[in-house]
Amino acid sequence: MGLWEAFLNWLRSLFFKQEMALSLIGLQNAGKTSLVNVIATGGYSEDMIPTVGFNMRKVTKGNVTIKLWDLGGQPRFRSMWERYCRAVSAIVYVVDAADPENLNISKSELHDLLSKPSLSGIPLLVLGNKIDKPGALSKQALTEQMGLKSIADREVCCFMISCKNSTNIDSVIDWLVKHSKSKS
Ligand SMILES: Nc1nc2c(ncn2[C@@H]2O[C@H](COP(=O)(O)OP(=O)(O)OP(=O)(O)O)[C@@H](O)[C@H]2O)c(=O)[nH]1
Ligand SMILES: [Mg+2]
Repeated sequence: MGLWEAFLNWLRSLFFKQEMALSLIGLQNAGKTSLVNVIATGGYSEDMIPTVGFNMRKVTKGNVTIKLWDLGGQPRFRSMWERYCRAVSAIVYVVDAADPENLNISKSELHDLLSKPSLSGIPLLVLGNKIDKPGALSKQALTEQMGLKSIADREVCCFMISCKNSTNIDSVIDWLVKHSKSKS
């Protein structure tokens, strides 16, 4: 990069800072905290502690500062999901694509959440995680089994990812950055 171009980029970054907040939702063990780690540092660990309540982490990607609310997925924490989704630019719903037994619960929790009037219109990104595992669902199967086609009141996007192998994490970050808002 030339000096002039670097200077222009720096100038741009001063004037076009973007920021966004988003909530990471999904059943326990889906890989929400793993996704935060992989977005923030690229690190991955098998050895994870279930999230108790929630954690907040700020990550900067280019000009965009992303505030991530990482919520606990165990049943006792699900009633607070809605509260943490109210003011966000996007809801990211993580599904374990290699765990067909919990897919129905995951589907009903998602549709329950989206039925809340306070969350109407907030864009939704559904991530089928753990595609490194044998038997993981295809995107088409996940879309069908999660009933994503029936969601008509908001923008919905779906990617298949692996936090373990960093598969498709770039696409996730691109999508997030595109949905950020200019700081006012
Ligand atoms: N094979 C594989 N395992 C993964 C992947 N992502 C996460 N895991 C594993 O899944 C387990 C749960 O991951 P977490 O990130 O703690 O899940 P969580 O959704 O934050 O769970 P709660 O905090 O309880 O809601 C951990 O053992 C991770 O190592 C992946 O892409 N592939
Ligand atoms: Mg967690």
